[in-house]
Amino acid sequence: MSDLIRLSNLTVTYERHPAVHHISGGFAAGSLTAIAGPNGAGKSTLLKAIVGELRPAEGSIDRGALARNDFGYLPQAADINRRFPISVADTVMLGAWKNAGAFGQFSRKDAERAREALGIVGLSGFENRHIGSLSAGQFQRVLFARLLLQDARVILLDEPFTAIDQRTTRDLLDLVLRWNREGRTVIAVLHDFEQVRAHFPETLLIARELVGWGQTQAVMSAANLIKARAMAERWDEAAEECLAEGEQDDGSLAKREPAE
Ligand SMILES: Nc1ncnc2c1ncn2[C@@H]1O[C@H](COP(=O)(O)OP(=O)(O)OP(=O)(O)O)[C@@H](O)[C@H]1O
Repeated sequence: MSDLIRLSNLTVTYERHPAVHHISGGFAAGSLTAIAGPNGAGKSTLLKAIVGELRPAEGSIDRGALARNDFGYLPQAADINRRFPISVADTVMLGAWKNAGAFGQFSRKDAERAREALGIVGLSGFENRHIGSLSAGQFQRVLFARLLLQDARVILLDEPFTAIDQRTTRDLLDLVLRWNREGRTVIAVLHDFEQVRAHFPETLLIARELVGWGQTQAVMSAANLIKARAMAERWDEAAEECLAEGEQDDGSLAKREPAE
């Protein structure tokens, strides 16, 4: 399998403070990868950079021939405003925006596909409900229905199973595995290591810097997990700035010894 997306020395910063530092490697076409790491390790930042929401401060992301609408991105639930007055059906239809006409109108076929997608995620009959009236699990099902409609080649999920019930988790995990069987490249930020080991063949383990990237069994070793935790604990939030190439460096992060 060749790489569909390649990261080269990728650094992403917030006001020059690096959140993700010097990451290199590739996501193979059709791969199923978990992004794991301690809290604040830069997992969401990495996902946002891959989808193009954040620009690299240093290094690059090669997306080959992929276009923006080849990516289906599900942000963390906390980042999504559910008070917006919109129905379940309209929320799902937003997944078909690339098919919408010049004035944003959707075809009858898209409406039919939205109904089908809601059926697949177990929410037939919920079309006219306001999204604010749904449980967390039901809302996550709606967002997965929207991804179904989007029909993207690359699917990026940020903590898709956080704060939802077991039944919903099982159903939505089945969908993720199905997407991957269909040949889609799936990248998911996950905190449940058992789930990662059971279902995700590849893992990218990060603690601001790369700890490991490759087969899950090897990457999620006890030694790597201890190393990731130690690296995250050592990270000095306030002191470091990521200097652009050519700027004077007074002993930057890139020169730190990796934690053992
Ligand atoms: N918009 C922002 N502005 C400034 N700093 C940010 C912003 N978003 C994230 N950060 C910081 O970047 C670092 C990495 O955050 P990120 O959310 O990517 O980590 P994470 O691994 O996804 O964390 P978690 O597991 O807690 O969701 C953290 O120190 C965080 O505080």
